Amino acid sequence: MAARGVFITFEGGDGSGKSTQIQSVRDWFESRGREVIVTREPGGTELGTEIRRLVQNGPEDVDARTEALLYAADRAYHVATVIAPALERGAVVLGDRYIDSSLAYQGAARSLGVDEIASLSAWATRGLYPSLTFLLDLPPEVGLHRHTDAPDRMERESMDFHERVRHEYLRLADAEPDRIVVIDAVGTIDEVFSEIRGVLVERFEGGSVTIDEADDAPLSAQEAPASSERPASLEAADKPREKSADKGSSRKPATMVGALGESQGALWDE
Ligand SMILES: Nc1ncnc2c1ncn2[C@@H]1O[C@H](COP(=O)(O)OP(=O)(O)OP(=O)(O)O)[C@@H](O)[C@H]1O
Ligand SMILES: Cc1cn([C@H]2C[C@H](O)[C@@H](COP(=O)(O)O)O2)c(=O)[nH]c1=O
Repeated sequence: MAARGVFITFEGGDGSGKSTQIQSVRDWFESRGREVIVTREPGGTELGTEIRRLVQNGPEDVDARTEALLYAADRAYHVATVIAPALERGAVVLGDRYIDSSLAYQGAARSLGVDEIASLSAWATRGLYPSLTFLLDLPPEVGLHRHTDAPDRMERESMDFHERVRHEYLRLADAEPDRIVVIDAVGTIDEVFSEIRGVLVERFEGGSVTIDEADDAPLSAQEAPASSERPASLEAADKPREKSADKGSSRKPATMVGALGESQGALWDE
């Protein structure tokens, strides 16, 4: 039986608690004997660390298209050298940001076009999509106030920019409810993890995928829906959402087979 990995990403505005929650999710999988890789974008590789420095604190005159291409280059190399090899060995890959960040920040907030950025990202990743994405949702002013260090180029953008990011994230979640689970990130760290844990238990401990079925499945990659097929329910940001744990069992269980191995630490120093 070929080893199969699981690719899970964490998305949300700046300071929404992604890195904090990833540590608990890592512990959850490791305590179940899985090899876990925690990685991030930009900066999950040495090359990516250079790109991260350039996009976050490089020249102020980097234009939106250049910025989008830098994130895409980081992602292409990251997939080829870190994510795909880890999935092939059966690891659980926890990604702090991925394609949805480019759709929300460059596609929507920078007005480059979500469809254009989706095509660029699909090309850069050869169509590798996560099977599950946690969207940590909270008002941008809350996330930005959580940071104590000096704001980077993106964090210095206007509140309107960050509202557009949030709006697009919620629109994406509305369009792909099976993959993107919206988590209310306003509560305490424990409250937020409790909501995430509920989804993990439902997907990975209560799922009904058998090893044989999972073996036929693609490598945790999902076909990207054509963005023109996405419902444009732009009221998403304004309407109350149901709690992810209450969404019922219509979601497809993700695959949970693969090699058990040693855990690895984060790929960067903070
Ligand atoms: N639920 C929470 N309530 C209050 N503070 C939190 C919560 N979650 C995280 N924090 C704190 O907020 C700050 C930002 O958290 P974290 O780095 O996890 O967010 P992030 O989404 O990864 O941020 P960024 O996108 O900017 O990297 C940290 O100081 C963290 O301790
Ligand atoms: C992957 C990706 C990231 N960004 C932005 C979003 C954030 O402001 C920074 C990353 O900082 P973090 O502390 O690691 O969250 O980069 C983006 O605009 N587009 C992307 O594709």
